[in-house]
Amino acid sequence: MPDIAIRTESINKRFEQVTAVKNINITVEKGELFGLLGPNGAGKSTLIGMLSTMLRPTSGNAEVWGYDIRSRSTKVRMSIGVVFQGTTLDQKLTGRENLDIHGRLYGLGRKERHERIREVLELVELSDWADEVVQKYSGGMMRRLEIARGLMHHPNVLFLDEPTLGLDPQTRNHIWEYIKKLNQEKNITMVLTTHYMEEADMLCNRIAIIDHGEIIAEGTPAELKAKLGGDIITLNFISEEEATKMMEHYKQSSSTKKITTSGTSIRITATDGERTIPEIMKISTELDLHIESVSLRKPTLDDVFLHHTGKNIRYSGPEDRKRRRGIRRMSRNAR
Ligand SMILES: Nc1ncnc2c1ncn2[C@@H]1O[C@H](COP(=O)(O)OP(=O)(O)OP(=O)(O)O)[C@@H](O)[C@H]1O
Repeated sequence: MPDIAIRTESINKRFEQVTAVKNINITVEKGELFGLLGPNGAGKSTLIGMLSTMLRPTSGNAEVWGYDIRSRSTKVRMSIGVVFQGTTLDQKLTGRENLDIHGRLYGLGRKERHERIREVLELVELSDWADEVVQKYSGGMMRRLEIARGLMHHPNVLFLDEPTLGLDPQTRNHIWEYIKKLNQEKNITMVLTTHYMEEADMLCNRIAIIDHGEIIAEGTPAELKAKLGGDIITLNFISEEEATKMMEHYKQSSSTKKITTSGTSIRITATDGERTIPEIMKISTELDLHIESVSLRKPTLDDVFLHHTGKNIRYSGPEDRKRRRGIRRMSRNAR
């Protein structure tokens, strides 16, 4: 058994005009729940496509479960499970039949398939729905069935591409529970892509933030947030003039240099937010400035993204468009 689940070496993917993945080096330890967090079009699916051997790298290479993705692709495929962004279930078949086909494709014998279908359905709590056609399932149930299918052949590594895309918050929480359970209780190494920062924060032991095909930060969510240097205070003034005045004054009087303005608001990063607010109030009274509102919060991964890129993680278009693009694009470009 390898010590490392995944190791990439300057892996690169170019599509005609676009370099989707630029010389990425990442290492995923065995048993980790590793997240690739980034906005739409950042290169997450392309990276997963290469690691799951559906796309050939333009340059560079990677090993998955100790196997070279270029020369040992069959071994890689036997070691991994993939849950794609868009659904690839056969809607007209039952849950059990969908799982059975997958088991056959992976060469599982009849008895083994039967046993494994029972196990994976139990794991995602769909045993009672096994013999219903998939078109009767809710979105969350389909996702759970897809996760079960990805696990049919006992993979060591499971790739989940945007596992909760388009699901409502309650269903999303449910899926998070299954993902955590599989990682912790079954010790399956997982790599998930997401553009939901709460998802990366809640689930992942470690994350790599990706933008324009490059890793811009990597670490545990706590480490990444701690690097920002403290709490985030946002002040709103009645005018831009007052906000600028406060910023200039505060910069001179305080050792905190992490202060930015945007229109009538100011953002201050301070190691001890609770103590900084009275300090700010005192300055505003002395300068006769009018603060409309103050908020204090702990940094989020969005702040980390903002810090490194100067922009927020946002959707580039309707989520439905992403879903439709899903697997079709992957298979079109395979090899
Ligand atoms: N088959 C393709 N042909 C041309 N360009 C592509 C192709 N696949 C992806 N791209 C481009 O590569 C870049 C990375 O896309 P990718 O799908 O990997 O990003 P992503 O982070 O997974 O975002 P999303 O979740 O929206 O798919 C984008 O600019 C995208 O338009």
